[in-house]
Amino acid sequence: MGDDGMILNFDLGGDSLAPARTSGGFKGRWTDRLKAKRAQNYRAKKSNGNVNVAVGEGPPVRQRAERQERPQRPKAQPAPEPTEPEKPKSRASLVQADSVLKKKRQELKSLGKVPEGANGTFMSSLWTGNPEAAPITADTQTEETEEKQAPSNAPLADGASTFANLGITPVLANHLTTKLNLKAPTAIQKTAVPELIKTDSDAFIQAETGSGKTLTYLLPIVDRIMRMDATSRQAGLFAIIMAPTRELSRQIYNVLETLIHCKNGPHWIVPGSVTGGEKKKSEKARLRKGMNILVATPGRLLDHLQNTTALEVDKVRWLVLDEGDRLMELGFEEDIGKILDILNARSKVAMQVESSMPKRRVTVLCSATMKANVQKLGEISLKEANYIAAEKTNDGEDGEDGSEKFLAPAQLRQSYIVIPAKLRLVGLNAILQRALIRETAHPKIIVFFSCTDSVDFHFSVFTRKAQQTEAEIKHEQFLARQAKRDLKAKGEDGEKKPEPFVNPAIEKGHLLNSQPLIHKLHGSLAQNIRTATLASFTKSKTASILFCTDVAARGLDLPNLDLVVQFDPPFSPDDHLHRIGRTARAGRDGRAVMFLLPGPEEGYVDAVLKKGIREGQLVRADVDEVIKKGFGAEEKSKKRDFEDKASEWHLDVERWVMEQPEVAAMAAKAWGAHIRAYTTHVSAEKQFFNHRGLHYGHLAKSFGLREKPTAIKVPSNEAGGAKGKPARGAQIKGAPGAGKKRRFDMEDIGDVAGEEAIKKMRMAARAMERKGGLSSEFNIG
Ligand SMILES: Nc1ncnc2c1ncn2[C@@H]1O[C@H](COP(=O)(O)OP(=O)(O)OP(=O)(O)O)[C@@H](O)[C@H]1O
Repeated sequence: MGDDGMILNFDLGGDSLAPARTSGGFKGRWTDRLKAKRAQNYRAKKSNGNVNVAVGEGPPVRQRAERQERPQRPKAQPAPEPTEPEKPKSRASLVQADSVLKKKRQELKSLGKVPEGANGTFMSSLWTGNPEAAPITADTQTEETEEKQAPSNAPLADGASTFANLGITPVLANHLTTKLNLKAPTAIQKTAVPELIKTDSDAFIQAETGSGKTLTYLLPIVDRIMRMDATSRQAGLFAIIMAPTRELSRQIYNVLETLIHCKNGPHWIVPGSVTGGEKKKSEKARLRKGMNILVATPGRLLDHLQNTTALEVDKVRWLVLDEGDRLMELGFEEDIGKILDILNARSKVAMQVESSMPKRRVTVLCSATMKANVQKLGEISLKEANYIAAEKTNDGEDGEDGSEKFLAPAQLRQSYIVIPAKLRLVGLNAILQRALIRETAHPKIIVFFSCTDSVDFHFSVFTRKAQQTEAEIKHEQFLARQAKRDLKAKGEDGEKKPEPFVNPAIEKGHLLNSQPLIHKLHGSLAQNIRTATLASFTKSKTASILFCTDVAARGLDLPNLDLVVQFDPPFSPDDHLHRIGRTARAGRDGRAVMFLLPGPEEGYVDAVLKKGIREGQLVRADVDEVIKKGFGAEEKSKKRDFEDKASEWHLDVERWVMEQPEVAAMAAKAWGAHIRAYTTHVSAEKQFFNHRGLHYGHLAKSFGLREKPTAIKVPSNEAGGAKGKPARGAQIKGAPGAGKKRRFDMEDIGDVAGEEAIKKMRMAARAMERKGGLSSEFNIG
């Protein structure tokens, strides 16, 4: 990401993007395959006594033989290109296969009107040379069960659980039911709120996504402050709430505002926030005026604690650490340690005891997951804390370690699709298309990608005007220029009046039969755009899709989200839970689908997806069925006419990529970034997500690229880098931007959650921050 100029060096090991070999077929770079083929020919000729070898077909020298002894790839790997010598085939069968492929290409050519092989490109069919996925067997669940699971994070419907029974003041309880329309507390609220009102103990609150943790810690704080004799904003700062991102901080601030603005309520309670993304001067002015509850990001809070004398913390009675695991993942441990030291040093709480207020500073740590890093944060921040988890509402069983076994909301219906790389784009189109028809009248869908470039590319794919030729585009541009000239001639050009704000991250989508509003969100976008985009998606009353990176995976409450699509698999099991947790919140229904490649990625199903969910809750979607339904082919039709429909759509994307150099550069950049992001899966999951198993050529196809991987020029991310120039460090042919020491920037790593990458990013981010200002993926405040 060039805009913050942040660049990191990573040593991914010498073999990071190097080709791999198998015992049988040879996979990897085509040059190496060619060499292996020549060596094979040479050996064959030698054994026949015919060693009259031509130049370039020389004997396999020692190095070559050594290279072949590299570790073998796992067995189930993507199938090779049709030309690969997987196993010796008879000439007759090769000729037959070739003629089938040729026939197919002819058909596609007539559909797409694209000259085959133009500019040295290679046009392969979507439907040939794809690796086989493990077959669907009788044991594979392919249909959703009729039986619906009772929601596990819904407000309690037992009649006895009311807000008034939680022990909060009647004014507040009344406000929740009448103004905020909340009928009853959720399970975690029922358990934790009375505890936090009655005791002054630290607490670790763990509850699944969408279970209302925000109100769980806000209610006791607001309630106990409300019980004080009415004072004012100058009475002091009583609570600090820390959250890892600006978006989350703002969301918490908004909930807080709605809570304190209750009729007959304590109008004097003043909330505030300091999260960065605005001038420090404005934040200082707010702090100077005084506030009673402060929501902040850790970096910005520490900055003010160290440099803003107006921020007095001697009366702080609560410190809340929300999204504990994310705070740790983003490397805030050190900042939090310093914040705690400052709070301890300046605290005078013990001297000023108010009857309703805690007699000591209470720290509350919240998390949906219980990872080692959360426990570490607990060790740093909590003293003799109570562990508070929700009372089990339905069939809640405990896992082997005694913790809650089911982590995803019970009512969330999950599925996965094992789809070859070449078909990924048509697969995404089909899933979206289908969801737009199948879900509610105005569905909301979120699609997770591994990196910002991929978000940008796919946003452009689905918002492009299909079938628009270059001539049409030029004509449109001409008309726009002319309109501007006319305005100028009339003296009404935009110079005098400020141009209205047009959010570049929101556009009308162009899917086959629908035009949803498509949004994109990632860390390379300016803060005002991100805020406006989230607000638009949240409030949208029409069908809407959000393409995003993991910046939207944690804590964000996006109301009425129907479907979560993990187009790129998450980088850790926790990321998975948080991503899918954006739907099925507070008892609502929700669906989630994950894309997996045939081969090692399929192992992820048993290892991760099936864990933490109820029996029979995970369904495997059939690729053909999904594409058939998504592309509107007749359901009962036995003919594979959906292939033609999908090919036609894909050809249009390819043509759009090919015809415009800037689109081709965007596609190449996205393809390169996608592969680099793939290398950052956590080590425990490398067995499923190993970049050596990726078929770069097939992946390129799904980015609308026709070039062979070695011919794809990944534009440099470096400032001033020439367009179309391969990225620095791209010395290993066939590997986008690959090299031993590689340059990553924020868009590479800011959006991926590889633990090492995050750690390194964080260190560099701190350095950048010290140098003065950083607009980062993670909104370091
Ligand atoms: N008692 C309740 N009744 C109905 N809805 C509720 C209740 N409490 C909270 N909610 C709603 O549930 C949604 C999720 O709440 P919240 O964002 O606090 O969840 P969370 O547990 O923090 O989730 P995550 O772990 O994903 O951050 C919000 O829209 C909130 O308004």
